[in-house]
Amino acid sequence: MGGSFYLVAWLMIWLSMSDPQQIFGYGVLGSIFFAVMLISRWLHQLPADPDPPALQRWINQHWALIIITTGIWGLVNGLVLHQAIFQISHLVAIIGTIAFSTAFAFTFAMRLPRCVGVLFLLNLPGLLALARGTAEQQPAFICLAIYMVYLLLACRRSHIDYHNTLGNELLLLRQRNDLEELSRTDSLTQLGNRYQFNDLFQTMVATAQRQRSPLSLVLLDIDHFKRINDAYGHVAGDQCLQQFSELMRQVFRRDSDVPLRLGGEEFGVIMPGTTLDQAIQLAEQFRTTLAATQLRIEDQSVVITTSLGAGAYIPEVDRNGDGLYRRVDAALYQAKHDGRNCLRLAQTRG
Ligand SMILES: Nc1nc2c(ncn2[C@@H]2O[C@H](COP(=O)(O)OP(=O)(O)OP(=O)(O)O)[C@@H](O)[C@H]2O)c(=O)[nH]1
Repeated sequence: MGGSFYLVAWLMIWLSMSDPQQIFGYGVLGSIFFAVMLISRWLHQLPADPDPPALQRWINQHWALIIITTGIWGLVNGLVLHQAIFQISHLVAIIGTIAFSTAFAFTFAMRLPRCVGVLFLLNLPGLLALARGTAEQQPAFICLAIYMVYLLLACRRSHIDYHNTLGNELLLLRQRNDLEELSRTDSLTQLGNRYQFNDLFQTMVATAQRQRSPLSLVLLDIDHFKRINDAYGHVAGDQCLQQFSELMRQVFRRDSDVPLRLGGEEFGVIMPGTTLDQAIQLAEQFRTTLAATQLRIEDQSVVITTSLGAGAYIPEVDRNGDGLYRRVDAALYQAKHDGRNCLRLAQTRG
């Protein structure tokens, strides 16, 4: 919309002259110029899916249109105030320039250098013309110069307020993201927690179903963990959980693998893009590595084992993630039942 006022203001200057015919050619030329600028701004639409460089290019091009329009308006204003034949149009030119400058200062203050530049483009030629003009023009020059200073100060104030507000908003957003991250992370092991699992698992299963790609789930439960707590104390138990988690990170180390602590001594790994065979191989590798590892707890070496259940998503069997989770959980239960320190596979019937 902004561009249309330049065209209207120019038409008013031209047509309110005592004899518009006198500058017919310039009148038409000016009208065409401001009309072209107006149409260019209308047609210059935001890119549909703007990536940051494309958006920056669009902003620069749009500013170029604005700077050309305001620069030419500044020259028109200077010319009108300088030439006696435009005497009747002086007021229109001055009011137009004040209106454009005010709108600019309060709309674009977030880009201070560009905004100040445009204010000078709009006002400087007119101020020079008034300063060099007749004695009757001097009060107008002083008023406009004072108003220009006021606009520059207001622009700076708005710029500071804008960036302070933006800074506060960003801080709040960062704090919210940190809190969100904290609420999804288990503080002891730094693995994702049950909340994270609930959030991710259903989405990952839905994606696997849509893309017809494999997805496996392994559930793990440390064997006789209560005995560790009873024998070495709760702090030692915590260290044990931390070392267990570290080993999980080392074995299930694909970027897409999501190791999680689901609660107590129960863990899980969601493995998108992983077939059941690959999941079994990794789960077995984890089980044997753990059983062969001496954990250092309270200056003592401790060996622990884990029971595991594994399964892959089968669309015909599992209606959604819950179906797969139930099957794998039953397999884990079976592993405990079969004497622990072993891996059992989920039944392929629901
Ligand atoms: N140190 C520590 N212990 C925990 C934590 N969360 C759960 N536990 C303990 O884990 C133990 C789990 O015991 P059970 O559920 O009987 O299981 P288990 O002894 O591992 O036996 P199975 O699972 O049947 O092999 C309990 O003693 C809990 O107190 C934790 O964050 N830190």
